[in-house]
Amino acid sequence: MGRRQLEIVMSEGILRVIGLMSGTSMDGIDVALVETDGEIIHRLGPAGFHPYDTADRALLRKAIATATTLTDREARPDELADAEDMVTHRHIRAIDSFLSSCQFNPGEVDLIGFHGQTVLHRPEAGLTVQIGDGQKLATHVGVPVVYDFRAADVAVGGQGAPLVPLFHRALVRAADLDGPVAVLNLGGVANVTYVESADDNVLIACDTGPANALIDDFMLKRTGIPIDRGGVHASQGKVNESVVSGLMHNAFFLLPPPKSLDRNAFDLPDLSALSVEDGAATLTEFSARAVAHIVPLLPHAPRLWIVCGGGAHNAELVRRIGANTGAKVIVADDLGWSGDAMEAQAFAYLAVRSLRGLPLTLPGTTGVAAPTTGGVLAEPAAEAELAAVAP
Ligand SMILES: Nc1ncnc2c1ncn2[C@@H]1O[C@H](COP(=O)(O)OP(=O)(O)OP(=O)(O)O)[C@@H](O)[C@H]1O
Ligand SMILES: CC(=O)N[C@H]1[C@@H]2OC[C@@H](O2)[C@@H](O)[C@@H]1O[C@H](C)C(=O)O
Repeated sequence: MGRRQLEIVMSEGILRVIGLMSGTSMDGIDVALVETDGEIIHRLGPAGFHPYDTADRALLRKAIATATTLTDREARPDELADAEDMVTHRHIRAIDSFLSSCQFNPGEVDLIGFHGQTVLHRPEAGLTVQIGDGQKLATHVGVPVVYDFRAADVAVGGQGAPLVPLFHRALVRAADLDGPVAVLNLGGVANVTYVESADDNVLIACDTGPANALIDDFMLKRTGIPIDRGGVHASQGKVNESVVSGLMHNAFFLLPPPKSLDRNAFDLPDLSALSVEDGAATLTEFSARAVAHIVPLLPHAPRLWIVCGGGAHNAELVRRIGANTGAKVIVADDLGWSGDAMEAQAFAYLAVRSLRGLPLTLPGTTGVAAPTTGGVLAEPAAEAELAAVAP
């Protein structure tokens, strides 16, 4: 990309952006196209998904275990270097196949928002680590890339997560919904955005607890398959109350928002005495109860919960969220949004905000003292530079 083209990208106006998200459930990479100026969502385009294979997931799990020892966010000991390389290459492949399925050339895309894979999130220690090489991605695809979205917020005392709330609010505004509404992402971890009303600025967000992470870990351990598809097992089981109340005793639930979680903040309890169905029902009820626990900590109880993320496909989890909150629950797709693509769309939107120096986080979303921008821009090497390094 030449300097002139980058100037066009940096200028005011609507950009065509690809967002990429590799979430805590480690199932794969969500890809989505958005047209936006970083304020208004002008168009939500096509979306895709590029799964990790079993070996990729095993490598990521090892990398996450290794990352617990990190004190330097740039260090890549042991499996972390291999995992970062794998993550970058899988994203390159995800973009290539997405572009060919949409029949776009890279030259028709202005910008990429690349979240990477979180391997460690300890904001209290000033550490949040997302692996994935933004510079390599930019050079390979030939499009500028914004990456490393969380570090700037953590560096000035924020939680560094969740980052999707400003995108959730833009969606709520575009749909002109009556507040208060809660947009609830059910990934490995659950996070909620509370929008008081479409036309004011009260925005509160936080992680609420595990969504699918413990369910997935339990299902993998007991059945060899890391998912309770549709919540079918949970729907046939009986909740073990003492396990749920034990899990709810975690100090995390006493904290007011904003607050965030590492994927492995909660250990899988010993459920060996329970059937697969009862174990799944118990963990599903725990996730739902954790969501409902946030309600008294919000200014008003949301009148509507809009559920997105993979957990929106788990009917039993959605049903239990309705039962625990006592409110109306709908899935994002009911509003014409894409529950599966929403996080990838959010990182496309945030990439434009980053490029334009707009805040990604607010005191109400991450606890940061003042609205804060973030992200790092990687420009593709100019043709002359590429020629110089060519073999
Ligand atoms: N059909 C389904 N039935 C039940 N659960 C499902 C279904 N499809 C996806 N899930 C769950 O959703 C999870 C993936 O959700 P998603 O892709 O939103 O998470 P993520 O983006 O990786 O995580 P996070 O949002 O925490 O970063 C899977 O781990 C799985 O447990
Ligand atoms: C540190 C990190 O990667 N956190 C993720 C995770 O997955 C869900 C929840 O925990 C949320 O806080 C965040 O992701 C979304 C995309 C966010 O930042 O809004």
